[in-house]
Amino acid sequence: MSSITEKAIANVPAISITGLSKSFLNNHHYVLEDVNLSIGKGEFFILLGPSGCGKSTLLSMIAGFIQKTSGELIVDNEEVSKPGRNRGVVFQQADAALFPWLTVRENVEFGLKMKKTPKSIRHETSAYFIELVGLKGHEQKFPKELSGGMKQRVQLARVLANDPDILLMDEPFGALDAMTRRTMQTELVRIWKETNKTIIFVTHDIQEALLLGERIGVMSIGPSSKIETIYSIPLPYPRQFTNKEFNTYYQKIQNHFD
Ligand SMILES: Nc1ncnc2c1ncn2[C@@H]1O[C@H](COP(=O)(O)OP(=O)(O)OP(=O)(O)O)[C@@H](O)[C@H]1O
Repeated sequence: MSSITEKAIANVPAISITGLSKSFLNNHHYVLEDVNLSIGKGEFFILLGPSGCGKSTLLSMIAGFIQKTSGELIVDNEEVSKPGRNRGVVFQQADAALFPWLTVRENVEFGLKMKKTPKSIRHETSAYFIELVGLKGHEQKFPKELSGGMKQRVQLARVLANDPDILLMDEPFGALDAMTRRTMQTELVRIWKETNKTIIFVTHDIQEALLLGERIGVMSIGPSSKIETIYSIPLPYPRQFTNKEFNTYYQKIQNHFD
């Protein structure tokens, strides 16, 4: 077991979900029914499942964007009822998340400015996170001057600058080309190790799940989806998809969807 997993298990859970269900208004069926999950502080957890099974719905409930129908959803010992500073969300479409009229630095500093953080601290913080995500030298550029991968880095730096304990990532690399996606996956593992954040990462890509996650929660096909099986992945980072054990896990997880 990796030291990171040991740390996650030893600690109080960052997120505790018990018997959580969701049905949307005017809908007769449940999208999610009886979801149970506990995520440790500092853990990298993957929510994996086919399109439409309710991954984004579950992530949005943890973010506090949408309300549960029943059950318990606790983050940092408090029932979630609205968004909070302890949770930062990274969306799939960076274009929709970034402000096109602000530079990279201004985008990264946006949350700090809203909190009325003094200018010198804002600059220091944005410089740190811009460097962490590998965008040093691009501070004065506008989103339209950046590639898709660079925009996702800005989005990540902006969320990290607000210093949430938990990063909620909804298929953040889904719109990127294969090579950029691979680079971003490697970078995310590095950033996670440097920042010790708790990460919940949504994907429908088994390979991506295995490259990133300490644990992978496989969701059943909806409606009434739940977390069917949780796999602990004790493989060291950086992970190689040519590795034999990696492929054994791949097959096991693939069997859920055959
Ligand atoms: N606001 C809403 N009102 C009604 N139904 C909704 C709403 N949001 C989501 N749903 C339904 O909930 C189900 C789960 O959707 P969700 O987006 O959570 O799935 P997903 O697993 O994230 O899918 P994908 O991988 O395609 O993004 C779908 O059947 C969807 O139509």
